[in-house]
Order: sequence, then structure tokens, then C-alpha cells
Amino acid sequence: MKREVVIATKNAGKVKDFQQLFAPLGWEVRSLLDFPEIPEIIEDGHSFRENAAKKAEAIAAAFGKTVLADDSGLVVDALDGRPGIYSARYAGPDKDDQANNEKVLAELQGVPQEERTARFVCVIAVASPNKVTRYYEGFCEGEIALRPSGENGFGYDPIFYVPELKKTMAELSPQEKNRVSHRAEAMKQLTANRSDWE
Ligand SMILES: O=c1nc[nH]c2c1ncn2[C@H]1C[C@H](O)[C@@H](COP(=O)(O)OP(=O)(O)OP(=O)(O)O)O1
Ligand SMILES: [Mg+2]
Repeated sequence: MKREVVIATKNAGKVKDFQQLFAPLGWEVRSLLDFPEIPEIIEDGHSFRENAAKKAEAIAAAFGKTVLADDSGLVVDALDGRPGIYSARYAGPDKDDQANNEKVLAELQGVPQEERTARFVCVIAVASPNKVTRYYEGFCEGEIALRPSGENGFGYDPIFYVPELKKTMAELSPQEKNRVSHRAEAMKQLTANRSDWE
């Protein structure tokens, strides 16, 4: 019987990343996409940590078991760190990835390549009933491309250029992305501290 991990997310792109990242550990990933009756959790925190904790703690309390959550986003230096924790709804409440990408590109119009530095941030919170919530963070440094490219991944992947690989995140295969992404880095911290949460 495979061990099961519940991730308090409704983002199908994240679920795919986590399924691949947990596969080597032999874990089965469940998410809130498997529990459509659970309402969306309002992310009114002021940081990735606060939002990740809120999602994990709400579902850990509801399920009475250890639950993970991921709050993540794109931080663009030339936009004073925007979209940041507002990445999902940057272009509006319907969380449209293409509209979000177009808004970032429009705001960076005319900004030269060397000033388009950015990073992805991922905070995984692990919550268990009656235990202190634990946090594992990952980052991926890159630049905002001049135009979108690539079909893989989700969210801002098409405009996030990874200089060391000379490709956008959306041009990477899932395996390549899971070697460099902010989520993979956060997972490395998480798996290095398994005794904390298993
Ligand atoms: O690997 C990634 N590649 C591209 N974009 C990404 C990635 N990771 C997060 N992102 C973007 C998507 C979304 O615009 C925001 C996450 O927002 P965030 O609130 O954490 O997720 P969400 O609302 O889509 O689902 P949920 O809160 O149920 O986990 O950052
Ligand atoms: Mg969210």
C-alpha cells in the first residue's frame, strides 16, 4: 500500500510537479482536486509562508492528518518584486495564466534584458494537528524573456528564462524542470528533513 500525501492545492500544474517529485519516494499524491467539495481557501496572508500555512493548517484540521501546501509565485526585480504573493490573480480574479504573462510583459516593455532579473519562490508548509507547522523554501533565479516560448509547465513558465539552460521553464521537459525549479528546491529541503513530517 503506497503512502499517501495530501497537498492542499487546486492547481493542476503544481499537482503534476509534485506527483513527479514524490514518485522517487514512492508516495501517492492526493490534492484538493480530488475533493471538489472543499471550498477555495482565502489567501489573505502577507507572505508566501503565511498563505502556505493557512492552506496546510485548514486542511490538516479538516482531515485530522498531516497536510502539505505550496504557496509560490514570480518576483520581478524591475517591478519592485511584483507580482509576488499576488501572482495567481495578477491580471484579475480568474487566475488566467496567459493574461498574467501578458501583463508582466507589458509592464516590462522597453526594459533591457540585463534588467529583467526575476526569481520563482516556493514555500511548502507542512501542517499536522497539534504540531508546529514546518516550512521548506526554494528559489529559482532567472530573467523575464522578451516574449513567451514553450508549451510545457504552467503559470509563468513560458516567460521565465533560465540562463544556465538557455531555455524558458516552459521549454524544459518536466524532468529538466524538476532538477532546477523552486518547487524542486523546496522539495529537497522537505525530503532532507523527512523525520520532521513523515
Ligand atoms: O512552477 C511554476 N511555474 C510557473 N508559474 C508558477 C509556478 N509555481 C507557481 N507559479 C505561479 C502560478 C500562479 O500564478 C502562482 C501560484 O499562486 P498560488 O496561490 O501559490 O497557487 P494557486 O492559487 O494557483 O493554487 P493553490 O493556491 O490552490 O495552490 O505562481
Ligand atoms: Mg492560491
